[in-house]
Amino acid sequence: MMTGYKAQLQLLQQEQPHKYSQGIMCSTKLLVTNIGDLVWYAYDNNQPVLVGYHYRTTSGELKEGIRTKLPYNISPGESITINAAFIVPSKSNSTELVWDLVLEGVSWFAESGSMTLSMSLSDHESGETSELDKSIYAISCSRISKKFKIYSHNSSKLAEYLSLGMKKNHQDYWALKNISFAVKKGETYGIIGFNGSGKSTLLSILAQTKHPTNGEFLVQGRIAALLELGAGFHPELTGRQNVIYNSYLYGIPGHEIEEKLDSIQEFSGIGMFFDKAVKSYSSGMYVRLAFSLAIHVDPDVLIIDEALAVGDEVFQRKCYAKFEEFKAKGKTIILVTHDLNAVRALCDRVGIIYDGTLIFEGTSNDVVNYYQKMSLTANMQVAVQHETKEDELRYGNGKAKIIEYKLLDQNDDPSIVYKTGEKIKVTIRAEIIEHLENPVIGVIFKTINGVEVFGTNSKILGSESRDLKGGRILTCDMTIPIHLNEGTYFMSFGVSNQIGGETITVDRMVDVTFIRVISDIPCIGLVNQNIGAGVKLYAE
Ligand SMILES: Nc1ncnc2c1ncn2[C@@H]1O[C@H](COP(=O)(O)OP(=O)(O)OP(=O)(O)O)[C@@H](O)[C@H]1O
Repeated sequence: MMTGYKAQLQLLQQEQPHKYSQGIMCSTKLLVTNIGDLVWYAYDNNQPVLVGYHYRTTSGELKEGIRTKLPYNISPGESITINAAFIVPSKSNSTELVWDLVLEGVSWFAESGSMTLSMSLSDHESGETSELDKSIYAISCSRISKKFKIYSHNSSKLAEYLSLGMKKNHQDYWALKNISFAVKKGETYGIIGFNGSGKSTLLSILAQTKHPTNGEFLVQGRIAALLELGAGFHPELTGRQNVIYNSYLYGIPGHEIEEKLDSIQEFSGIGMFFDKAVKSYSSGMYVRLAFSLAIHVDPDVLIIDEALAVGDEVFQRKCYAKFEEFKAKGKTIILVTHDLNAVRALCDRVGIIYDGTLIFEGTSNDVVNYYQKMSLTANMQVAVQHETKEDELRYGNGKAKIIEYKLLDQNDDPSIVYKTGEKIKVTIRAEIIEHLENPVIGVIFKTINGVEVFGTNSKILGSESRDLKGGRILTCDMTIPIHLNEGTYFMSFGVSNQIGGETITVDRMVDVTFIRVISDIPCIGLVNQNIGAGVKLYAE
Protein backbone atom coordinates (compact mmCIF):
# COMPACT_ATOMS: atom_id res chain seq x y z
CA MET A 1 0.00 0.00 0.00
CA MET A 2 0.98 3.61 -0.20
CA THR A 3 1.77 4.25 3.42
CA GLY A 4 5.45 4.38 4.18
CA TYR A 5 6.52 6.16 0.97
CA LYS A 6 6.68 9.90 0.50
CA ALA A 7 6.95 10.53 -3.23
CA GLN A 8 8.46 13.84 -4.32
CA LEU A 9 8.28 15.55 -7.67
CA GLN A 10 10.66 18.18 -8.91
CA LEU A 11 10.59 19.98 -12.25
CA LEU A 12 14.13 19.80 -13.62
CA GLN A 13 13.76 21.36 -17.03
CA GLN A 14 11.04 22.61 -19.31
CA GLU A 15 11.61 22.73 -23.04
CA GLN A 16 10.12 25.29 -25.41
CA PRO A 17 6.44 24.42 -26.00
CA HIS A 18 5.32 23.85 -29.58
CA LYS A 19 1.93 24.69 -30.99
CA TYR A 20 0.28 21.88 -32.97
CA SER A 21 -3.14 22.07 -34.49
CA GLN A 22 -4.50 19.96 -31.65
CA GLY A 23 -2.95 21.87 -28.77
CA ILE A 24 0.34 22.77 -27.21
CA MET A 25 2.96 20.09 -26.87
CA CYS A 26 5.21 20.48 -23.84
CA SER A 27 8.20 18.48 -22.75
CA THR A 28 9.57 18.41 -19.26
CA LYS A 29 12.10 16.56 -17.25
CA LEU A 30 10.79 15.53 -13.85
CA LEU A 31 12.70 13.99 -11.01
CA VAL A 32 10.57 11.60 -9.04
CA THR A 33 12.01 10.26 -5.84
CA ASN A 34 10.81 7.50 -3.59
CA ILE A 35 8.00 6.65 -5.93
CA GLY A 36 6.81 3.24 -4.80
CA ASP A 37 5.13 0.79 -7.11
CA LEU A 38 2.19 2.98 -8.12
CA VAL A 39 0.37 4.25 -11.16
CA TRP A 40 0.84 7.72 -12.60
CA TYR A 41 -1.70 10.14 -13.87
CA ALA A 42 -1.25 13.67 -15.15
CA TYR A 43 -4.07 16.16 -15.17
CA ASP A 44 -4.65 19.55 -16.69
CA ASN A 45 -7.47 21.44 -15.03
CA ASN A 46 -8.82 18.11 -13.80
CA GLN A 47 -8.98 16.66 -17.33
CA PRO A 48 -6.54 13.80 -17.94
CA VAL A 49 -4.02 14.66 -20.63
CA LEU A 50 -2.15 12.12 -22.65
CA VAL A 51 1.46 11.73 -21.72
CA GLY A 52 4.25 10.21 -23.75
CA TYR A 53 7.24 9.49 -21.59
CA HIS A 54 10.50 7.73 -21.33
CA TYR A 55 12.68 7.25 -18.33
CA ARG A 56 15.81 5.57 -17.19
CA THR A 57 15.76 3.19 -14.28
CA THR A 58 18.54 3.36 -11.72
CA SER A 59 20.25 0.52 -13.58
CA GLY A 60 20.39 2.79 -16.65
CA GLU A 61 17.79 0.93 -18.70
CA LEU A 62 15.67 3.08 -21.01
CA LYS A 63 11.93 2.46 -20.81
CA GLU A 64 9.13 4.21 -22.56
CA GLY A 65 5.37 4.27 -22.76
CA ILE A 66 2.43 6.31 -23.82
CA ARG A 67 -0.59 6.57 -21.65
CA THR A 68 -2.61 8.73 -19.37
CA LYS A 69 -2.01 6.14 -16.73
CA LEU A 70 1.66 5.36 -16.54
CA PRO A 71 2.34 1.93 -15.13
CA TYR A 72 5.70 1.61 -13.49
CA ASN A 73 7.18 -1.45 -11.97
CA ILE A 74 10.05 -0.08 -10.01
CA SER A 75 10.93 -0.88 -6.47
CA PRO A 76 9.55 1.23 -3.66
CA GLY A 77 11.96 3.97 -2.73
CA GLU A 78 13.65 4.20 -6.18
CA SER A 79 14.16 7.52 -7.93
CA ILE A 80 13.70 8.12 -11.65
CA THR A 81 13.91 11.00 -14.07
CA ILE A 82 10.99 11.16 -16.45
CA ASN A 83 11.13 12.93 -19.79
CA ALA A 84 7.45 13.58 -20.26
CA ALA A 85 5.73 15.04 -23.31
CA PHE A 86 2.13 16.03 -23.09
CA ILE A 87 -0.40 17.93 -25.11
CA VAL A 88 -2.43 20.62 -23.45
CA PRO A 89 -5.57 21.34 -25.46
CA SER A 90 -5.63 24.87 -24.18
CA LYS A 91 -5.31 28.35 -25.65
CA SER A 92 -4.05 29.93 -22.46
CA ASN A 93 -0.52 31.21 -21.97
CA SER A 94 0.13 29.04 -18.98
CA THR A 95 -1.28 25.94 -17.42
CA GLU A 96 -1.03 24.07 -14.20
CA LEU A 97 -0.38 20.39 -14.58
CA VAL A 98 -1.36 18.33 -11.62
CA TRP A 99 0.65 15.16 -11.27
CA ASP A 100 -0.59 12.46 -9.06
CA LEU A 101 0.20 8.96 -8.04
CA VAL A 102 -2.81 6.74 -7.86
CA LEU A 103 -3.21 3.22 -6.61
CA GLU A 104 -6.52 1.46 -7.03
CA GLY A 105 -8.24 4.78 -7.52
CA VAL A 106 -6.83 6.36 -4.34
CA SER A 107 -4.75 9.50 -4.73
CA TRP A 108 -1.33 9.58 -3.15
CA PHE A 109 -1.52 13.30 -2.75
CA ALA A 110 -5.11 13.42 -1.58
CA GLU A 111 -4.13 14.16 2.00
CA SER A 112 -1.28 16.59 1.44
CA GLY A 113 -2.60 18.26 -1.74
CA SER A 114 -1.61 17.34 -5.28
CA MET A 115 1.73 18.20 -6.78
CA THR A 116 1.21 21.09 -9.18
CA LEU A 117 3.68 22.26 -11.80
CA SER A 118 3.05 25.60 -13.45
CA MET A 119 4.03 25.62 -17.09
CA SER A 120 4.56 28.68 -19.23
CA LEU A 121 3.09 28.22 -22.70
CA SER A 122 3.48 31.78 -23.89
CA ASP A 123 6.31 31.22 -26.35
CA HIS A 124 4.47 28.89 -28.69
CA GLU A 125 4.13 29.63 -32.39
CA SER A 126 0.84 31.27 -33.21
CA GLY A 127 -1.59 30.50 -36.03
CA GLU A 128 -5.16 29.21 -36.14
CA THR A 129 -6.64 26.67 -38.50
CA SER A 130 -9.62 28.89 -39.23
CA GLU A 131 -7.27 31.45 -40.76
CA LEU A 132 -5.52 28.90 -42.97
CA ASP A 133 -4.79 29.76 -46.56
CA LYS A 134 -7.71 28.46 -48.63
CA SER A 135 -5.53 27.99 -51.69
CA ILE A 136 -3.43 25.44 -49.79
CA TYR A 137 -5.94 23.62 -47.60
CA ALA A 138 -8.91 21.50 -48.71
CA ILE A 139 -10.21 20.83 -45.18
CA SER A 140 -9.88 22.90 -42.08
CA CYS A 141 -11.53 22.29 -38.73
CA SER A 142 -11.37 24.66 -35.84
CA ARG A 143 -12.33 23.55 -32.33
CA ILE A 144 -15.01 21.10 -33.44
CA SER A 145 -17.01 19.52 -30.61
CA LYS A 146 -19.98 17.20 -30.78
CA LYS A 147 -22.36 16.47 -27.96
CA PHE A 148 -24.81 13.54 -27.98
CA LYS A 149 -27.67 13.14 -25.59
CA ILE A 150 -27.70 9.74 -23.90
CA TYR A 151 -31.04 8.47 -22.62
CA SER A 152 -31.27 5.44 -20.37
CA HIS A 153 -34.59 4.37 -21.99
CA ASN A 154 -36.56 5.37 -25.05
CA SER A 155 -39.38 6.39 -22.70
CA SER A 156 -37.02 8.90 -20.99
CA LYS A 157 -36.62 10.67 -24.33
CA LEU A 158 -40.37 10.86 -24.85
CA ALA A 159 -40.94 12.08 -21.28
CA GLU A 160 -38.33 14.80 -21.78
CA TYR A 161 -39.91 15.84 -25.07
CA LEU A 162 -43.39 15.99 -23.52
CA SER A 163 -42.15 18.05 -20.58
CA LEU A 164 -41.38 20.90 -23.05
CA GLY A 165 -37.96 21.53 -21.57
CA MET A 166 -39.03 21.32 -17.91
CA LYS A 167 -37.37 17.94 -17.33
CA LYS A 168 -33.87 16.78 -18.28
CA ASN A 169 -33.81 12.99 -18.64
CA HIS A 170 -30.56 12.67 -20.54
CA GLN A 171 -26.86 12.81 -19.92
CA ASP A 172 -24.60 14.83 -22.18
CA TYR A 173 -21.85 12.89 -23.87
CA TRP A 174 -19.07 14.74 -25.70
CA ALA A 175 -17.99 12.45 -28.54
CA LEU A 176 -15.64 15.13 -29.96
CA LYS A 177 -13.83 17.74 -27.93
CA ASN A 178 -12.21 20.79 -29.52
CA ILE A 179 -10.75 19.11 -32.59
CA SER A 180 -8.64 21.32 -34.82
CA PHE A 181 -6.72 20.13 -37.83
CA ALA A 182 -6.20 20.91 -41.49
CA VAL A 183 -5.62 18.80 -44.58
CA LYS A 184 -3.74 20.22 -47.54
CA LYS A 185 -5.07 19.91 -51.06
CA GLY A 186 -3.75 16.67 -52.52
CA GLU A 187 -2.96 15.13 -49.15
CA THR A 188 -4.18 11.73 -47.98
CA TYR A 189 -4.95 12.09 -44.30
CA GLY A 190 -5.65 9.07 -42.09
CA ILE A 191 -7.55 9.05 -38.84
CA ILE A 192 -6.97 6.18 -36.43
CA GLY A 193 -8.11 5.47 -32.88
CA PHE A 194 -9.67 2.90 -30.60
CA ASN A 195 -13.32 1.87 -31.00
CA GLY A 196 -15.71 4.59 -29.94
CA SER A 197 -13.06 7.33 -29.96
CA GLY A 198 -15.06 9.58 -32.32
CA LYS A 199 -13.61 8.92 -35.80
CA SER A 200 -16.91 8.25 -37.59
CA THR A 201 -18.56 11.18 -35.87
CA LEU A 202 -15.81 13.47 -37.18
CA LEU A 203 -16.14 12.13 -40.73
CA SER A 204 -19.94 12.53 -40.63
CA ILE A 205 -19.45 16.17 -39.70
CA LEU A 206 -17.00 16.72 -42.58
CA ALA A 207 -19.40 14.93 -44.95
CA GLN A 208 -22.15 17.18 -43.60
CA THR A 209 -24.46 14.42 -42.44
CA LYS A 210 -24.07 15.56 -38.78
CA HIS A 211 -23.77 19.07 -37.35
CA PRO A 212 -21.05 19.95 -34.87
CA THR A 213 -22.28 21.30 -31.52
CA ASN A 214 -19.45 23.86 -31.48
CA GLY A 215 -16.67 24.87 -33.81
CA GLU A 216 -16.25 25.61 -37.48
CA PHE A 217 -15.06 23.65 -40.45
CA LEU A 218 -14.58 24.13 -44.14
CA VAL A 219 -14.35 21.52 -46.89
CA GLN A 220 -13.55 23.00 -50.29
CA GLY A 221 -14.80 21.49 -53.51
CA ARG A 222 -17.05 18.57 -54.40
CA ILE A 223 -17.21 15.96 -51.63
CA ALA A 224 -17.89 12.25 -52.04
CA ALA A 225 -18.28 10.29 -48.83
CA LEU A 226 -18.44 6.60 -48.02
CA LEU A 227 -19.72 6.57 -44.50
CA GLU A 228 -21.16 3.74 -42.45
CA LEU A 229 -22.90 0.96 -44.32
CA GLY A 230 -26.45 1.79 -45.24
CA ALA A 231 -25.99 5.57 -45.38
CA GLY A 232 -27.10 7.24 -48.58
CA PHE A 233 -28.83 4.39 -50.44
CA HIS A 234 -32.56 3.73 -50.45
CA PRO A 235 -33.19 0.00 -49.85
CA GLU A 236 -36.23 -0.23 -52.14
CA LEU A 237 -34.54 1.42 -55.16
CA THR A 238 -32.25 -0.49 -57.52
CA GLY A 239 -28.53 0.19 -57.67
CA ARG A 240 -29.01 2.14 -60.90
CA GLN A 241 -31.82 4.27 -59.41
CA ASN A 242 -29.78 4.92 -56.27
CA VAL A 243 -26.83 6.06 -58.36
CA ILE A 244 -29.01 8.57 -60.23
CA TYR A 245 -30.73 9.71 -57.03
CA ASN A 246 -27.41 10.13 -55.21
CA SER A 247 -25.81 12.02 -58.06
CA TYR A 248 -28.45 14.72 -57.60
CA LEU A 249 -27.36 14.94 -53.97
CA TYR A 250 -23.76 15.36 -55.13
CA GLY A 251 -25.01 18.18 -57.41
CA ILE A 252 -24.13 16.40 -60.64
CA PRO A 253 -26.23 17.18 -63.71
CA GLY A 254 -28.39 14.21 -64.86
CA HIS A 255 -26.76 13.92 -68.30
CA GLU A 256 -23.31 13.68 -66.75
CA ILE A 257 -24.23 10.68 -64.61
CA GLU A 258 -26.19 9.00 -67.46
CA GLU A 259 -22.94 8.90 -69.44
CA LYS A 260 -21.14 7.24 -66.53
CA LEU A 261 -23.71 4.59 -65.62
CA ASP A 262 -22.02 1.80 -67.60
CA SER A 263 -18.65 2.61 -66.15
CA ILE A 264 -20.08 2.73 -62.58
CA GLN A 265 -21.70 -0.68 -63.10
CA GLU A 266 -18.51 -2.12 -64.55
CA PHE A 267 -16.19 -0.86 -61.80
CA SER A 268 -18.57 -2.08 -59.09
CA GLY A 269 -18.48 -5.60 -60.57
CA ILE A 270 -21.95 -6.39 -59.22
CA GLY A 271 -23.29 -7.38 -62.66
CA MET A 272 -27.04 -7.82 -62.91
CA PHE A 273 -27.51 -6.78 -59.26
CA PHE A 274 -27.09 -3.20 -60.55
CA ASP A 275 -30.76 -3.42 -61.58
CA LYS A 276 -31.96 -5.11 -58.40
CA ALA A 277 -33.20 -3.46 -55.18
CA VAL A 278 -30.35 -2.51 -52.89
CA LYS A 279 -32.01 -4.33 -49.98
CA SER A 280 -31.01 -7.61 -51.67
CA TYR A 281 -27.29 -6.70 -51.67
CA SER A 282 -24.62 -8.24 -49.48
CA SER A 283 -22.55 -5.72 -47.51
CA GLY A 284 -19.66 -6.28 -49.97
CA MET A 285 -21.88 -5.49 -52.97
CA TYR A 286 -23.17 -2.41 -51.24
CA VAL A 287 -19.65 -1.09 -50.67
CA ARG A 288 -18.66 -1.90 -54.26
CA LEU A 289 -21.49 0.21 -55.59
CA ALA A 290 -20.96 3.06 -53.13
CA PHE A 291 -17.22 3.17 -53.89
CA SER A 292 -17.78 3.01 -57.62
CA LEU A 293 -20.23 5.91 -57.44
CA ALA A 294 -17.94 7.95 -55.19
CA ILE A 295 -15.01 7.77 -57.58
CA HIS A 296 -17.14 8.45 -60.67
CA VAL A 297 -18.55 11.73 -59.38
CA ASP A 298 -15.04 13.13 -59.71
CA PRO A 299 -14.81 14.52 -56.18
CA ASP A 300 -12.20 17.00 -54.99
CA VAL A 301 -12.39 15.50 -51.53
CA LEU A 302 -13.01 11.80 -50.91
CA ILE A 303 -14.10 10.86 -47.37
CA ILE A 304 -13.93 7.16 -46.55
CA ASP A 305 -14.91 5.40 -43.32
CA GLU A 306 -13.61 1.82 -43.06
CA ALA A 307 -15.51 0.94 -46.24
CA LEU A 308 -12.76 -1.11 -47.84
CA ALA A 309 -12.68 -3.61 -45.01
CA VAL A 310 -15.94 -5.10 -46.31
CA GLY A 311 -14.91 -5.73 -49.92
CA ASP A 312 -13.04 -8.86 -50.99
CA GLU A 313 -9.31 -8.76 -51.71
CA VAL A 314 -9.58 -8.33 -55.48
CA PHE A 315 -11.92 -5.39 -55.06
CA GLN A 316 -9.73 -3.92 -52.32
CA ARG A 317 -6.75 -4.06 -54.69
CA LYS A 318 -8.82 -2.25 -57.35
CA CYS A 319 -9.77 0.42 -54.80
CA TYR A 320 -6.16 0.92 -53.72
CA ALA A 321 -5.17 1.35 -57.37
CA LYS A 322 -7.91 4.00 -57.65
CA PHE A 323 -6.61 5.70 -54.53
CA GLU A 324 -3.19 5.93 -56.11
CA GLU A 325 -4.73 7.38 -59.28
CA PHE A 326 -6.64 9.91 -57.14
CA LYS A 327 -3.51 10.86 -55.27
CA ALA A 328 -1.63 11.29 -58.53
CA LYS A 329 -4.39 13.61 -59.75
CA GLY A 330 -3.91 15.76 -56.65
CA LYS A 331 -7.25 14.92 -54.97
CA THR A 332 -7.66 15.12 -51.23
CA ILE A 333 -8.53 11.93 -49.35
CA ILE A 334 -9.50 11.52 -45.72
CA LEU A 335 -9.60 7.96 -44.52
CA VAL A 336 -10.68 6.29 -41.28
CA THR A 337 -9.49 2.73 -40.87
CA HIS A 338 -8.23 0.18 -38.36
CA ASP A 339 -5.94 -1.29 -41.05
CA LEU A 340 -2.58 0.10 -40.01
CA ASN A 341 -0.80 -1.35 -43.05
CA ALA A 342 -3.18 0.59 -45.32
CA VAL A 343 -2.51 3.71 -43.26
CA ARG A 344 1.26 3.31 -43.66
CA ALA A 345 0.95 2.63 -47.38
CA LEU A 346 -1.58 5.31 -48.32
CA CYS A 347 -1.52 8.23 -45.93
CA ASP A 348 0.79 11.21 -46.02
CA ARG A 349 -0.24 12.33 -42.56
CA VAL A 350 -2.22 10.68 -39.81
CA GLY A 351 -4.00 11.84 -36.65
CA ILE A 352 -4.93 9.76 -33.60
CA ILE A 353 -8.27 10.43 -31.96
CA TYR A 354 -8.43 9.33 -28.35
CA ASP A 355 -11.58 9.78 -26.35
CA GLY A 356 -12.86 12.53 -28.66
CA THR A 357 -9.59 14.48 -28.73
CA LEU A 358 -7.03 14.66 -31.51
CA ILE A 359 -3.98 13.77 -29.47
CA PHE A 360 -1.25 13.20 -32.03
CA GLU A 361 -0.58 14.14 -35.61
CA GLY A 362 2.38 13.42 -37.85
CA THR A 363 3.76 11.36 -40.71
CA SER A 364 2.10 7.97 -41.14
CA ASN A 365 5.07 5.97 -39.92
CA ASP A 366 5.58 8.00 -36.73
CA VAL A 367 1.90 8.03 -35.87
CA VAL A 368 1.34 4.32 -36.54
CA ASN A 369 4.37 3.44 -34.37
CA TYR A 370 3.06 5.67 -31.61
CA TYR A 371 -0.41 4.17 -31.92
CA GLN A 372 0.91 0.61 -31.78
CA LYS A 373 2.72 1.39 -28.56
CA MET A 374 -0.42 3.06 -27.24
CA SER A 375 -2.52 -0.03 -28.01
CA LEU A 376 0.06 -2.29 -26.44
CA THR A 377 0.28 -0.25 -23.26
CA ALA A 378 -3.50 -0.21 -23.07
CA ASN A 379 -3.53 -4.01 -23.28
CA MET A 380 -0.45 -4.61 -21.21
CA GLN A 381 -1.98 -5.21 -17.81
CA VAL A 382 -4.43 -7.83 -19.03
CA ALA A 383 -1.96 -9.50 -21.31
CA VAL A 384 1.09 -10.20 -19.16
CA GLN A 385 -0.54 -11.95 -16.27
CA HIS A 386 -3.88 -13.54 -16.28
CA GLU A 387 -6.13 -15.63 -14.16
CA THR A 388 -7.99 -17.63 -16.70
CA LYS A 389 -11.74 -17.45 -17.27
CA GLU A 390 -14.19 -19.98 -18.60
CA ASP A 391 -15.48 -17.88 -21.51
CA GLU A 392 -12.19 -17.95 -23.44
CA LEU A 393 -11.73 -20.12 -26.51
CA ARG A 394 -10.66 -23.38 -24.88
CA TYR A 395 -11.30 -27.07 -25.15
CA GLY A 396 -10.06 -30.39 -23.76
CA ASN A 397 -11.20 -33.40 -21.73
CA GLY A 398 -11.28 -31.33 -18.52
CA LYS A 399 -8.96 -33.56 -16.44
CA ALA A 400 -6.84 -30.45 -15.75
CA LYS A 401 -7.42 -26.72 -16.13
CA ILE A 402 -4.91 -23.95 -16.76
CA ILE A 403 -5.57 -21.47 -13.99
CA GLU A 404 -2.90 -18.83 -14.60
CA TYR A 405 -0.14 -17.73 -16.97
CA LYS A 406 2.60 -15.12 -16.79
CA LEU A 407 5.00 -13.61 -19.33
CA LEU A 408 8.22 -12.18 -17.92
CA ASP A 409 11.25 -10.62 -19.57
CA GLN A 410 14.88 -11.32 -18.69
CA ASN A 411 14.68 -8.98 -15.68
CA ASP A 412 11.62 -10.87 -14.42
CA ASP A 413 9.43 -7.87 -15.26
CA PRO A 414 6.00 -8.60 -16.75
CA SER A 415 6.20 -7.61 -20.42
CA ILE A 416 4.60 -8.21 -23.78
CA VAL A 417 7.34 -6.45 -25.75
CA TYR A 418 10.49 -8.44 -26.60
CA LYS A 419 13.51 -7.72 -28.75
CA THR A 420 14.64 -10.39 -31.20
CA GLY A 421 17.37 -12.31 -29.37
CA GLU A 422 15.83 -11.78 -25.92
CA LYS A 423 14.34 -14.57 -23.85
CA ILE A 424 10.77 -14.80 -22.69
CA LYS A 425 9.90 -16.62 -19.48
CA VAL A 426 6.50 -18.25 -19.64
CA THR A 427 4.93 -19.62 -16.50
CA ILE A 428 1.79 -21.73 -16.80
CA ARG A 429 -0.05 -23.14 -13.79
CA ALA A 430 -2.64 -25.88 -14.12
CA GLU A 431 -4.91 -27.47 -11.57
CA ILE A 432 -5.21 -31.24 -11.87
CA ILE A 433 -8.90 -32.09 -11.61
CA GLU A 434 -8.71 -35.89 -12.01
CA HIS A 435 -5.85 -38.38 -11.91
CA LEU A 436 -3.61 -37.61 -14.91
CA GLU A 437 -0.77 -39.64 -16.38
CA ASN A 438 2.40 -37.77 -17.32
CA PRO A 439 0.88 -34.35 -18.13
CA VAL A 440 2.79 -32.12 -20.56
CA ILE A 441 2.43 -28.31 -20.63
CA GLY A 442 3.09 -26.47 -23.88
CA VAL A 443 2.94 -23.19 -25.73
CA ILE A 444 2.40 -22.27 -29.40
CA PHE A 445 3.17 -18.95 -31.10
CA LYS A 446 1.05 -17.93 -34.10
CA THR A 447 1.00 -14.97 -36.47
CA ILE A 448 -2.06 -12.71 -36.60
CA ASN A 449 -3.36 -14.68 -39.57
CA GLY A 450 -3.01 -17.99 -37.77
CA VAL A 451 0.28 -19.42 -39.07
CA GLU A 452 1.94 -21.51 -36.34
CA VAL A 453 5.52 -20.28 -36.17
CA PHE A 454 6.81 -22.12 -33.15
CA GLY A 455 5.70 -24.47 -30.42
CA THR A 456 7.37 -26.28 -27.56
CA ASN A 457 6.45 -28.11 -24.37
CA SER A 458 7.80 -29.39 -21.08
CA LYS A 459 8.53 -32.82 -22.55
CA ILE A 460 10.46 -31.54 -25.59
CA LEU A 461 12.46 -29.29 -23.27
CA GLY A 462 13.42 -32.33 -21.21
CA SER A 463 11.14 -32.23 -18.20
CA GLU A 464 9.22 -35.47 -17.79
CA SER A 465 6.31 -35.35 -15.32
CA ARG A 466 4.73 -38.25 -13.48
CA ASP A 467 1.20 -39.32 -12.67
CA LEU A 468 -0.60 -36.69 -10.62
CA LYS A 469 -3.69 -36.99 -8.44
CA GLY A 470 -6.63 -34.57 -8.57
CA GLY A 471 -6.18 -31.43 -6.48
CA ARG A 472 -2.47 -30.97 -7.24
CA ILE A 473 -1.18 -27.81 -8.98
CA LEU A 474 1.34 -28.31 -11.76
CA THR A 475 3.56 -25.32 -12.63
CA CYS A 476 5.70 -25.11 -15.76
CA ASP A 477 8.41 -22.42 -16.11
CA MET A 478 9.79 -22.24 -19.64
CA THR A 479 12.53 -19.94 -20.90
CA ILE A 480 12.35 -19.45 -24.66
CA PRO A 481 14.72 -17.39 -26.81
CA ILE A 482 12.85 -15.25 -29.32
CA HIS A 483 14.21 -15.51 -32.86
CA LEU A 484 11.12 -14.05 -34.50
CA ASN A 485 11.01 -11.12 -36.85
CA GLU A 486 9.20 -7.92 -35.87
CA GLY A 487 5.48 -8.35 -35.43
CA THR A 488 2.67 -9.44 -33.18
CA TYR A 489 2.43 -13.11 -32.21
CA PHE A 490 -0.51 -14.74 -30.48
CA MET A 491 0.11 -17.41 -27.87
CA SER A 492 -1.88 -20.54 -27.07
CA PHE A 493 -1.27 -22.64 -23.96
CA GLY A 494 -2.14 -26.26 -23.40
CA VAL A 495 -1.99 -29.30 -21.14
CA SER A 496 -1.89 -32.69 -22.83
CA ASN A 497 -0.86 -36.26 -22.13
CA GLN A 498 -0.04 -39.30 -24.17
CA ILE A 499 -1.94 -42.54 -23.97
CA GLY A 500 -0.77 -45.39 -26.17
CA GLY A 501 1.24 -43.05 -28.37
CA GLU A 502 -1.74 -40.77 -28.97
CA THR A 503 -1.73 -37.15 -27.74
CA ILE A 504 -4.86 -36.27 -25.75
CA THR A 505 -5.77 -32.60 -25.30
CA VAL A 506 -6.58 -32.06 -21.63
CA ASP A 507 -6.98 -28.28 -21.71
CA ARG A 508 -6.10 -25.90 -24.54
CA MET A 509 -6.51 -22.13 -24.46
CA VAL A 510 -6.33 -20.69 -27.95
CA ASP A 511 -4.75 -17.30 -28.74
CA VAL A 512 -5.20 -16.08 -25.17
CA THR A 513 -2.52 -13.42 -25.25
CA PHE A 514 0.06 -11.93 -27.57
CA ILE A 515 3.58 -10.55 -27.59
CA ARG A 516 5.03 -7.83 -29.75
CA VAL A 517 8.50 -8.49 -31.11
CA ILE A 518 10.72 -5.57 -32.02
CA SER A 519 14.11 -5.80 -33.67
CA ASP A 520 17.14 -3.62 -34.33
CA ILE A 521 18.26 -5.95 -37.11
CA PRO A 522 15.98 -6.11 -40.14
CA CYS A 523 15.27 -9.39 -41.87
CA ILE A 524 12.93 -10.97 -44.36
CA GLY A 525 10.28 -13.49 -43.32
CA LEU A 526 8.98 -14.67 -39.96
CA VAL A 527 12.20 -15.91 -38.42
CA ASN A 528 15.03 -13.54 -37.66
CA GLN A 529 18.28 -15.47 -38.01
CA ASN A 530 20.35 -12.38 -38.69
CA ILE A 531 21.67 -12.02 -35.15
CA GLY A 532 25.15 -13.46 -35.32
CA ALA A 533 24.87 -14.07 -39.07
CA GLY A 534 27.88 -13.10 -41.21
CA VAL A 535 28.58 -12.28 -44.83
CA LYS A 536 31.52 -11.71 -47.15
CA LEU A 537 30.91 -9.98 -50.47
CA TYR A 538 33.68 -10.01 -53.01
CA ALA A 539 34.09 -9.73 -56.74
CA GLU A 540 36.69 -11.63 -58.78
N1 LIG B 1 -26.17 9.18 -32.32
C1 LIG B 1 -25.46 8.95 -31.23
N2 LIG B 1 -26.02 9.08 -29.99
C2 LIG B 1 -25.30 8.87 -28.87
N3 LIG B 1 -24.00 8.52 -28.87
C3 LIG B 1 -23.40 8.37 -30.05
C4 LIG B 1 -24.09 8.57 -31.30
N4 LIG B 1 -23.22 8.34 -32.32
C5 LIG B 1 -22.05 8.01 -31.73
N5 LIG B 1 -22.16 8.03 -30.38
C6 LIG B 1 -21.08 7.75 -29.41
O1 LIG B 1 -20.00 8.61 -29.70
C7 LIG B 1 -18.76 7.91 -29.50
C8 LIG B 1 -17.93 7.99 -30.77
O2 LIG B 1 -18.55 7.16 -31.75
P1 LIG B 1 -17.91 6.96 -33.20
O3 LIG B 1 -18.80 6.05 -33.97
O4 LIG B 1 -17.61 8.29 -33.79
O5 LIG B 1 -16.54 6.22 -32.82
P2 LIG B 1 -15.48 5.52 -33.79
O6 LIG B 1 -14.14 6.02 -33.35
O7 LIG B 1 -15.84 5.73 -35.21
O8 LIG B 1 -15.63 3.99 -33.37
P3 LIG B 1 -15.35 2.64 -34.22
O9 LIG B 1 -13.87 2.52 -34.40
O10 LIG B 1 -15.88 1.59 -33.28
O11 LIG B 1 -16.12 2.72 -35.50
C9 LIG B 1 -19.13 6.49 -29.08
O12 LIG B 1 -19.05 6.42 -27.67
C10 LIG B 1 -20.55 6.33 -29.56
O13 LIG B 1 -21.26 5.45 -28.70
